[in-house]
Formats: sequence, C-alpha cells, structure tokens
Amino acid sequence: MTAADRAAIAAGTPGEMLMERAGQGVVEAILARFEVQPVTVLCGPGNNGGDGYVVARLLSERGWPVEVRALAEPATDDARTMRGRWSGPVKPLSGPVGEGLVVDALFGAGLARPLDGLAAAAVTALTNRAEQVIAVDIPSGLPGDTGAPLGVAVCAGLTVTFHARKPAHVLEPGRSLCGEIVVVDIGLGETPTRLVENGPEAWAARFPWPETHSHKHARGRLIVVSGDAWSTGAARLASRGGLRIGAGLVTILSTEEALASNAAHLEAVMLKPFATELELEQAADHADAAIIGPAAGVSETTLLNVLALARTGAALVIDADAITVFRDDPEELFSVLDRDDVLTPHPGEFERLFPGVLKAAPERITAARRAAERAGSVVLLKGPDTVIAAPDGRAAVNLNGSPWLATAGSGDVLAGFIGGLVSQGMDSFDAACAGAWIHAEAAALHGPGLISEDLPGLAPRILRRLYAER
Ligand SMILES: NC(=O)C1=CN([C@@H]2O[C@H](COP(=O)(O)OP(=O)(O)OC[C@H]3O[C@@H](n4cnc5c(N)ncnc54)[C@H](O)[C@@H]3O)[C@@H](O)[C@H]2O)[C@@H](O)CC1
Ligand SMILES: [K+]
Repeated sequence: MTAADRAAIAAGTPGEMLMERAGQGVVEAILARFEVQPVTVLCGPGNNGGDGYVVARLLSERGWPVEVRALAEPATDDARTMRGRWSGPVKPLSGPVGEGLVVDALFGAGLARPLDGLAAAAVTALTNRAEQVIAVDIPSGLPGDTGAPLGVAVCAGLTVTFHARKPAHVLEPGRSLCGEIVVVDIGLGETPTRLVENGPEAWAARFPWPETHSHKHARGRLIVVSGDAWSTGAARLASRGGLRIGAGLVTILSTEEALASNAAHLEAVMLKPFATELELEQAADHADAAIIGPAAGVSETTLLNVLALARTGAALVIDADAITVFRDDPEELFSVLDRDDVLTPHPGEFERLFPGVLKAAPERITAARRAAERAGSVVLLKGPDTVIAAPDGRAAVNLNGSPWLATAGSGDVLAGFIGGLVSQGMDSFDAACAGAWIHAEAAALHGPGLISEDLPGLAPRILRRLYAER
C-alpha cells in the first residue's frame, strides 16, 4: 500500500471503497476500448489481486464471460472481501490461458522480489499477446518505484493505474511494458509527489514571452562557442535553436580559421572572433547565457574555454565534448558550476562525470538528482525518458520523447533551446524542462524524415500553441 493509500484510509475512506473505485476504473477503461469477449483475470494474493476480483465481478455483471485464476488465497482483508463478492469459480493459476483479454492483477505496488514458479510461468505465457493484456496498476514483475523489471515481467497493451503515475510508468524500460497508461482518480486527494511529469503545466506560467517594451538587448544575449573549421555546424544548429526560442541576440564565437565557414552560413546570428580563452572570456562578458560543447572538440582548449566562460556572469549550458573533457577530474568542473548552469549529458557522458551513479541508483530520477546535487547545477540526462533534475531536489521526466530525435545534431538544437530560454531569464530548471519538451514536441510534429536542421523552424508552431494557451 502506498503512503497515499494509507493517508486516504486514515482520513476515513475505507480501503474497500478505494479498491472498488480502482476496479471500476479498470473496467471503464476496458469498456471504452474493447468489444465484449472472454476475459481471464489473474489474481495475486495482495490488494492488486483484490482489484482483480472487483474487475471480474463488474465485467461479469455486464455480461462478459469471465474466468478467474488465482495464484493463492487472498492475504489481505480487503482482497478477501472482494474475493467473497465474486460468486464465480476461482481456478488455479497453472495451465494455458484461453482466448480473449487477460487482466493482470497478480502483483502491483507490493511486489517484493522477482516472480518465480507459477507466477513467472503465467507471465512468460503472456509473451506475444501484449495487446490483449490489461495490467492493473503496474505490469506484474515491475516494481512501481523504478523502471527496471525484477526478472520476468508482464508486457501490457494497457495499464490502468490509480491516483498518479509512478516512476515505473515513466521510466524505461518499464514505460514500454505498460502500453497505453490510464490514470484513474480514486479519491486520494492532493498528495505531495516527488515525480513531476514534464509538460507546459509545470513551467508555462514562467515562460519568458516578450513584453511590448522588449527590445533585442533585453530579450536575452546568448553566445555559442563554435568548433574548429571542419566542425562548425553544431554551433550553428544550437544558435538557430536559441534564436527561434526567443533569445534577442545570438552570437557565435569562433576562432579565426572557422570564421569563413561560419560567416558563409549565418544571417540573423552574429559572428565574433576569438583566439585565446582570455579573449573568449572578454567576448562573453556581456552574455546572459553561453553554450559550449557541440562539436567543440575533446581537447585541453575546450576545457580552458569552459573555465573561461565560468568566470563570466553568463549562465552556462555545457554539452557533449565540453562534458567529456572533464572526465579525468569532474570536480574541476563542479567547482565552477552553480545552480544557473545546465549539464546536458547522454548516458555515456553522464557516466564520465558521475561514474557509477547510474548503476548504483534504483532508477534514473534518483541518479539525475544525485548528479545535480553533486555538480551543483541542473542536470538533464538524455534518453527516451529524459530526466531533468536541479540541485534543490526538483526533478521531472519528459513523457513526450520522440524516436525521430535519434538523428545527428538534435542534441545541439536542444542545447540551443535551453540556452535561449536561460538567456531570457528563465530559471535554468524550468528552461531545461521547457527546452526538452518543445524539442520533442517539434520532432513529433515533423515525424518521419526529420533532420536536426528542421527542429528550430518547427519551434514556432509549438510556441504559437503555448502563447495562445498562456
Ligand atoms: N490499499 C488500497 O487501499 C488500495 C490498493 N490498491 C491496489 O493494491 C495494490 C498494492 O497491494 P499490496 O500492497 O497488497 O501488494 P500486491 O498486491 O502487489 O502484492 C503483495 C503480496 O504479494 C506478495 N509478494 C510480493 N512479491 C511477490 C513475489 N515475487 N512472488 C510471490 N509473492 C509476492 C507479498 O508477500 C504480499 O502478500 C496496488 O498495486 C493496487 O493495485 C488499489 O486497490 C487502490 C487502493
Ligand atoms: K498487476
């Protein structure tokens, strides 16, 4: 039972009533999606199984042919009550499951160890029929507080959970085992949750829209450090992203030998040369935000350039090579970061800065939180389930991740979106959340054939929507 369940029961809602509402919610989700057909309900010994008996009764009352299979007799009072209200037979779990839908009510929030014996066999037998499987609360075998199955786990086409999503519903690989996710309100009321789903409701109220009196100098000055002559495209992708997301002035800082290739491809983005890290520091002095890393090169120069930018007042977005250059001494980087700065590692880069943290943490939200605390800055851990964490413990998971983002340069544009928002004064955690969400939304809007050059140009459509809904 979760803390929210206990609080609701203590506040006077009997567990039995919560269970009745939970089962009702599952049944409504089934009725909205499936025609009448045979259903097998697999019930475990705990309250998840109790929900299963409610589902069996309510579907049967509507004329659905229902078979109940139980792993063991109910072990809780509420589950025993619901077992008692089911008037049909209860068969053992062993043996093949027939045609039609399968309701997985074996284990939910109380899963304590990997599935074995009959439960493991029953779950294994459901392989390849995910579309017919409806998981109650969580696919059995998947712990609710992580996205990592303990051994075998159900793969469902639909998961109906209660009150709020749990980490297992948003973190991979658990999220992919859930199929469609429906969240049913069972009357638990407001409860503090450590998990924030990243979407406009989390940051739209603080989005930095320009005011009537805004001019380009006040709308955010962003700089982007270019790679060398053969690697200038990444900085241009980032700068275009920054400009599209609203930064008033965006400047690429480039060494002499890369000036010509940058100049040949820039219009609204400005260009400024620098030769040494001291000149970079001076050039960046009036910037509100600076992006370094995209195709910067894994070199001592990049490391010194990061340290130079850290001496300015600009908030930093540190990506790619600018992360990797600190792999031998992450503390050197952490010592110059503060809460306005953002690190945007993919898992490989994350491992370089925070060795062992991903392996030791039960899931990515905890890992990102630990990393943000250690670095003293915002950390955005990339993935299909991108997690954003701040040193003060705030964390959010991106739920709109798009497979179309698996294309060269998409991370450069993301750095640009984040840097562009930070340069306009948006809080760095909000900016990382908003940047990641808009990035994925833009990719989904385009779909097949997306290349990173398209992303900045897609942002205005998402921004227009946000602007209209503000
Ligand atoms: N308590 C409440 O008021 C509510 C609970 N709800 C349901 O209750 C569920 C949680 O119920 P429980 O806490 O009873 O937990 P579960 O029903 O998930 O299972 C716990 C039981 O399974 C046993 N167990 C755990 N892992 C096992 C394994 N690998 N192999 C064999 N046995 C194992 C435990 O010893 C315990 O008896 C939620 O997931 C949700 O479906 C909902 O009805 C909403 C309201
Ligand atoms: K389940």
